Amino acid sequence: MTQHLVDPHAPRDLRAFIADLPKAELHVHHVGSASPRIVSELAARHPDSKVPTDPEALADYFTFTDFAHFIDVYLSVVDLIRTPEDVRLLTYEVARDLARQQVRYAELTITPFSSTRRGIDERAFMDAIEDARKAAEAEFGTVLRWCFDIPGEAGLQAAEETARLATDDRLRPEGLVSFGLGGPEVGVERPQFKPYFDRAIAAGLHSVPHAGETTGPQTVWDALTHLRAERIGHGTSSAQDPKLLAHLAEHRIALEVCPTSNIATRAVRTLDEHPIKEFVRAGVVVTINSDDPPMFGTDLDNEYAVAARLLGLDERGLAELAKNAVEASFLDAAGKARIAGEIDTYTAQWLSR
Ligand SMILES: Nc1ncnc2c1ncn2[C@@H]1O[C@H](CCC(=O)c2cccc(C(=O)O)c2)[C@@H](O)[C@H]1O
Ligand SMILES: [Zn+2]
Repeated sequence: MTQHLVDPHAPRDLRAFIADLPKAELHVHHVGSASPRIVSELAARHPDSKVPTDPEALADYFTFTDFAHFIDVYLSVVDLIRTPEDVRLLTYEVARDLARQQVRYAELTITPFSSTRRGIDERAFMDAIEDARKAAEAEFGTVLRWCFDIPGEAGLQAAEETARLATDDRLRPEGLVSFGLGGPEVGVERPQFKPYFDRAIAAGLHSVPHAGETTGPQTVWDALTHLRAERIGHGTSSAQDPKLLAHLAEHRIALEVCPTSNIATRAVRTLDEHPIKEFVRAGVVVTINSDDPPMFGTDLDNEYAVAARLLGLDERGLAELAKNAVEASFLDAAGKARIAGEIDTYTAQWLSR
């Protein structure tokens, strides 16, 4: 594997601070969060799969030559999820991993189209994620919310199906807060998805498409103009357009930055070339996220350690980053105040040791 789970450059003390810092995770994919243990368990349930079960072989399997290769591998893991019980297990175990990292609140991106087109009953799918969400909140104290995303490359039929599942009152799960768009961006123009985002927004959902991960700043403008994005998944190429940076800063449209992901999918060449510093310098609200952590050999704690190094942050700076995510989340005001308060209390206690 090309990545280190713990940023070797982060001072030990800072890593200890991060480990217990209460956090919010805003950009993490459901299937992309399957740990090697969950993948092994699912692969053992479905032995015809090409996904290796041995952790060493899995690390190799999760080394990507480019973004298209990443999506191929991602879809082979999607193929492991075949029954409502697989969906429930995955969701519950992902919540356990988040809770272990002191994640108090997470918006998990789920692609229901990928499951329903593979034959999982839509009602059973919704029941499985909701059942896991409630169990996780009761047992781990981590609050989960859903973002249903369109896999853009699968076309407008996928968009239609995703919009239907997200807006039909008989199906729409209680935990759903937002509507997204993922997958490759090249040749998948954002404006064609406007009618589906319009329907989702009219049904009370927030708009959080991926944009500017593997294409230029025009994709981010398109996401803002046509899809009425309230946050942007990645937005990496925004750094190439000073007017766009100024717009994001002025309107407090947060970027969901996932540094290690961008290296693993080869969207950015090296961490030192990552534009996160330019975002902060331009006054853009930056949140730190993990995207598909086991596939990228990372976790949210490690992403905070990477951000601390790239931005030169101490504990106070890290606490501010964590609070950015709380503020940019779709939690209600009381929920935001509770987690922000926890972050402040924890940081003050840490600094007065
Ligand atoms: N870094 C990422 N950047 C972007 N997206 C990411 C990232 N990580 C994970 N995803 C996920 O990958 C899915 C892609 C799925 C997809 O393209 C596809 C195409 C054709 C058919 C099918 C199918 O299921 O039959 C699926 C997205 O919906 C998104 O949730
Ligand atoms: Zn993503």
